Order: sequence, then C-alpha cells, then structure tokens
Amino acid sequence: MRTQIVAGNWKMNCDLDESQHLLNALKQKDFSKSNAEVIVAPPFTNLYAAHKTLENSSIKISSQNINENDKGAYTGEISPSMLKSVGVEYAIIGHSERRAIYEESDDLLAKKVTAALKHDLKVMFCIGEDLEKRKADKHFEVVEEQLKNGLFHIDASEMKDVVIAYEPVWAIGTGETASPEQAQEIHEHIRKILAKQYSQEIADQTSILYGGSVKPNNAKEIFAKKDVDGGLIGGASLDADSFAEIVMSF
Ligand SMILES: O=C(CO)COP(=O)(O)O
Repeated sequence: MRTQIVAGNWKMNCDLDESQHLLNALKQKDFSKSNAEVIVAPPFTNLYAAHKTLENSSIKISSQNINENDKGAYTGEISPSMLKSVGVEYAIIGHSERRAIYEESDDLLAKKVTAALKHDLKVMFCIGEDLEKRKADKHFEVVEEQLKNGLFHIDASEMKDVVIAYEPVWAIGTGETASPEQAQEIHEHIRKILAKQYSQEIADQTSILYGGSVKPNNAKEIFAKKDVDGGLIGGASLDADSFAEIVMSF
C-alpha cells in the first residue's frame, strides 16, 4: 500500500512568530484519525524552530528548495546537509515557481535530486504543465519530459525515497482545480511512465500527490481517486483548521 501524504507548502509566508503559532495550532489537532503522513514546508528561517516545536509530534518537515552542492562559495544558498542538521526530512524540488521565476532547469533539478538523496533527504519532485500546454493537449508529454530529464537518472532502489507531486501550473493559487477525473487521468499516466522506466512494483509503491487549489471542500473528492495519494497544499496550508480538514479527508 502506498503512503498517503498531505504536505503544506507555505511558500514565502510566515515570519517566525506566525510560523510557531501555526505549528502549535497544528500540534493541537488529532491527526491520528487520518491515514495520511503530514508534512509542513516552512521557509528556511523557521525550519529549526519548527523541528524543535514538532519534536514530539508525527508531523514531518520539508524544505521548499535545496542547493545541489555540499558546501562552499555559494552565497545565499542552503545545502542538503545543513537542512538535515536542523531536522528536515524532505525537500521539495522542481516546484513550478522555482522553474518559472528562478529559471531552474531540468539539469539543475536532476542535480538537486541527486544531492538530496545523497544526504538522506526524501524528495518531493514537482511536475506539471502550464495553461498553454494543457490547452494544446500536451500535458502528458510535458510531465513525461520533466520526469525523464529531472528524475529518471536515479536508480530504481532510490525511488523509495521519492514522492511525485503533480501540480498543473494553471491550478496553482488560481482557485481553479483540476477536476478529480483530470487528476486521475494524469496520475495514472504518470504511474505508467514510472512502470515503463522502472517496474510495475515501483510504480505501484510511489506516492503521487496532487497540488493546485486543494481546499477542504474539494480534497475528499480528489483524494478518492485511485491514483491520487494525497496533496501538496499551498494557500490552505496556512490556516490550521483548513489544513487539518484536508488531512482528515483521508
Ligand atoms: O503550489 C502549490 C503547492 O506547492 C499549490 O498552491 P495552492 O494550493 O495555493 O494552489
């Protein structure tokens, strides 16, 4: 059975006080009633405090990005081992905002994946097409290319530490979601690509999350789909009640 996951990507939101407030509110929630693994991804500056606050909690911590190098003259960057040292277990890699705004290429993302795995960080690898590609019916090809170029250099044995997040760019922060059927269709396609590249067993074991305007009122319907193993939540993860309700959708 695949791990079901609900992860909150806080993006560039929450100063330290706000972060602690949100985490303490999440800690009060009884997630034991949900089958999902719960992950939060606060900004870098809040990670260590988050780790301390969540020490006796089942909630795991992710970074939103990493640098691909171990250490050295990379001003302003954060290495995988630094993240490990402050209690981070996951790294989000290839978010569409990093691809689009910071021009992160497939080649760079492939290096980041390698670096994360080398330092025992699990990877949440994001893929997804923009509106233009969706309208041109090219979404299947886009995700296949993104997987091939950014992820498929790793061995089958490393896939146990990888989660895929399908996030159509046109649904991020827009209030527009992929329909449950659209999500199922492309998640099934992604699983087929994984089976072709690695094996059916690996495809069946890899969690594939949906991201893009997931809210308490639509999570259940989307998560009910066979190949949707959870969600990567943006806006709704900044409110403890909304995020908890999404977690409880499992
Ligand atoms: O980008 C996302 C999560 O990584 C999704 O963001 P929203 O849930 O705000 O659409």
